[in-house]
Amino acid sequence: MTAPSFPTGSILGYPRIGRRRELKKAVEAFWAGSITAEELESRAAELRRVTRERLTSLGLGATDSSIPEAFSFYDQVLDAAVTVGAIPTRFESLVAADGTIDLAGYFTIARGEGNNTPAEMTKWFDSNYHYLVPEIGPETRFHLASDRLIREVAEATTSGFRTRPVIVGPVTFLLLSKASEGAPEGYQPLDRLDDLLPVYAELLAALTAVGADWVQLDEPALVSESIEVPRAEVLAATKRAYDALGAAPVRPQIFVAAPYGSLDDALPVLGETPVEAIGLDLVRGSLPTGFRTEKTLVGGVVDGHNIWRGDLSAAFDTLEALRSLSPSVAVTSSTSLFHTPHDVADEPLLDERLKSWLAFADQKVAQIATLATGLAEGRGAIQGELDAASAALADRRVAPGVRDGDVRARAAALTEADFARGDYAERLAAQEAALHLPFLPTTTIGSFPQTGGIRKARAANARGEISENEYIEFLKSEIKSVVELQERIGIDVIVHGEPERNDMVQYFAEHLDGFAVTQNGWVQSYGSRCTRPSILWGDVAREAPITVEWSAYTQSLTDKPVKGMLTGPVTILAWSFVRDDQPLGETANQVALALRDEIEDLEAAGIGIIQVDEPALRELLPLKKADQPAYLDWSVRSFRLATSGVAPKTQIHTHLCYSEFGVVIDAINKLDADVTSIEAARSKMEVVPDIQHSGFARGIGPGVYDIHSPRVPSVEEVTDLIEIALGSIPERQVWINPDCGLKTRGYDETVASLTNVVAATRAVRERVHAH
Ligand SMILES: Nc1nc2c(c(=O)[nH]1)N[C@@H](CNc1ccc(C(=O)N[C@@H](CCC(=O)N[C@@H](CCC(=O)N[C@@H](CCC(=O)O)C(=O)O)C(=O)O)C(=O)O)cc1)CN2
Ligand code: MET
Ligand SMILES: [Zn+2]
Repeated sequence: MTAPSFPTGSILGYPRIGRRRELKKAVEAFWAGSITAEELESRAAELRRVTRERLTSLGLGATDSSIPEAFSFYDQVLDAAVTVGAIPTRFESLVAADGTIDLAGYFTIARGEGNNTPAEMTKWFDSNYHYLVPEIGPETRFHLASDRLIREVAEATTSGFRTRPVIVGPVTFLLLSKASEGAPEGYQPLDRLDDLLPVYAELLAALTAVGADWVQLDEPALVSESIEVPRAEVLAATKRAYDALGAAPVRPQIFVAAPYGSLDDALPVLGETPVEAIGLDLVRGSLPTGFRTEKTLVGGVVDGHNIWRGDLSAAFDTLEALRSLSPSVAVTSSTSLFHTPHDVADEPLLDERLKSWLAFADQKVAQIATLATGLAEGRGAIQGELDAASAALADRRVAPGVRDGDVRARAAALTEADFARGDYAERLAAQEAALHLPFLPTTTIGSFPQTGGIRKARAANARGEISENEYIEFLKSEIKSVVELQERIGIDVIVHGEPERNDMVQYFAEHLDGFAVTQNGWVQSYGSRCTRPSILWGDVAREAPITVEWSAYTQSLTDKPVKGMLTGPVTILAWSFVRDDQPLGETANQVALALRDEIEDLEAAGIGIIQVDEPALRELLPLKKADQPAYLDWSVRSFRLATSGVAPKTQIHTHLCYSEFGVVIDAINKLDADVTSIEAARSKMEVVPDIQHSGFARGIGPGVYDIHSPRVPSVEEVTDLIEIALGSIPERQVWINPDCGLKTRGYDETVASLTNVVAATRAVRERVHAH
């Protein structure tokens, strides 16, 4: 019997959250104790059933392994960790006698419990998705500890499907892991590869037993040059891993997928292992040269990370060119489709013309089905679809708003002077004279808790149940109470709390030309948290001030300085779906000019401190080293363009979080902000030496407590972190703030935490002044 061939058309993965965020709602209901684990399981099973049926109706085969079995309750990396038994020792009590962990325990690793901190969360390659970092040490005892994936494949088989199980591959799994606490110096998780592989082999055998013909092992770490392990070791591990899995006695055929970029020198290495199919990201990467194989090459020509309908004809050309590398070619998405929303058809309010240019996950599946037909039957069989996509693309090029003469003229007239503020010493003196801040000024990052009440009011306003005026009055009362709270606690620089914002990017997109926003375009960001990335489709311009009235109102309530709050150009791009018809740097400058006008208006309205958040600066850093300098150049320039229009006495802040910043610290310095707040508490101030070594001469606020969990930091803890910062950074530069905004927190823990932060700050002030 010959082995079943790889499906001609397939996808690497599909949104897991559900088209109406069913999974989010079920998971949060389980956390709240309002549904049982059984109920959560049955809702998840229903979601998987609906997904399989949907994918079949969109043109994927029900029984040819083209449908990925890629569900997750929280995160695919956590799933892999739990599958191989890699539970951090501090969670050992959650593990049952038979080595398994139940759903509640699984969520506890993700979210923490009491003094047990959750697994660290970090960005998944260059996306806005966050995974949980596994902790692997010499003590980790790998064993097949979860049969969840096996049961999901069996569930599919039972209902008449033959799906393709997906799991993070062993090399990527270990490369994304960190050494567990107490691991010896020089130890790295990849050292444990040989102990891990038998567990993967056992899993492959079990998947075969429940009917899997193919398994997909995701190895995106192979495309990244931001991995600390030397490349030669990564390649050697790849060879060893896939030689070993290839030799497993009972296994499905192996498909290694490498999304987010080109495999480069890892491709010939995989080519020499026994795996049967290799997936190439041909959206980010280009066609490999000088490589030929008998294995199936699966061309990822449909962009899984963006929402454009794109050039289908060019995608088909690429697939045909791929045929010169292998006699067996198939088509897939460049990445899992979980970065895109479900369905354009769920957006009745979007402009019809714009919609004709878009493809969300379901439209992309249909495109892949089309391309698969083309591969099987020739271009002629799909010429109609190719022509329709080309016509939509041509229409997009000439549509009004895509190119705006005024916006382009303004960008063309920029000179170097528009990208630079004056001398820092002069700025500092002017700011000290204007602001009268105490030593170790305290502030927060901007948002205060987004309560159910705020969300309800916004939803009611959107449905027309409360008037615009009522909504504004409600928001003002929110702001008033947030200001009073900060004054009561004793915070020095006041924020308004951002109650008017559904999201720090979407809010600005709703107020700028060139953007569209969706109603149901939810994409998972981490766990149950989702965002609706905006669609940046045209030239960007600001019609009217956006935040000025809110900030001016806030300033009218207090004698303390109020900090205006904006989102920076890089972050607005990173968390939107951005036009792909011009360089990102050009688009960033358009956003920067709109923000520059907003900043000047804030200044004119008497706002003396303005924060421009750039939490995504590190996220967009290209995975390939050769692409990084150009990125760092345009990203820094766009921030400077936005912020260089103000007088020396106006203090510009920026804020960064959600990443390790060591590699971009020089770029952060070049932003030339007067004050930079940066996430630091979660890593116990690891970033502080980097800041010191980069010669940061301006204000710096390393976060003094982690806002990702409801845990209230003690005064002592915060005091210790402040002292660590003071040990490396000149004391006049130090600011005191949390790691990030408070929008996901509740009020009880927020008040308690900020009170302790102020108490710790006062204690340190006294200690320093006593000297
Ligand atoms: N875009 C973006 N990316 C980011 C971040 C960020 O803040 N924004 N932060 C970092 C971490 N990522 C995060 C991503 C999402 C959330 C988050 O809190 N998301 C919320 C949704 C936020 C939102 O859009 N809220 C809307 C819509 C809320 C909603 O669900 N409304 C209900 C109705 C309201 C009700 O009756 O309760 C509905 O539509 O059904 C609003 O407030 O208006 C969630 O998943 O719950 C937090 C952090 C990195 N990436
Ligand atoms: C993810 S960075 C968040 C910054 C924003 N100003 C806030 O406080 O929520
Ligand atoms: Zn932040």
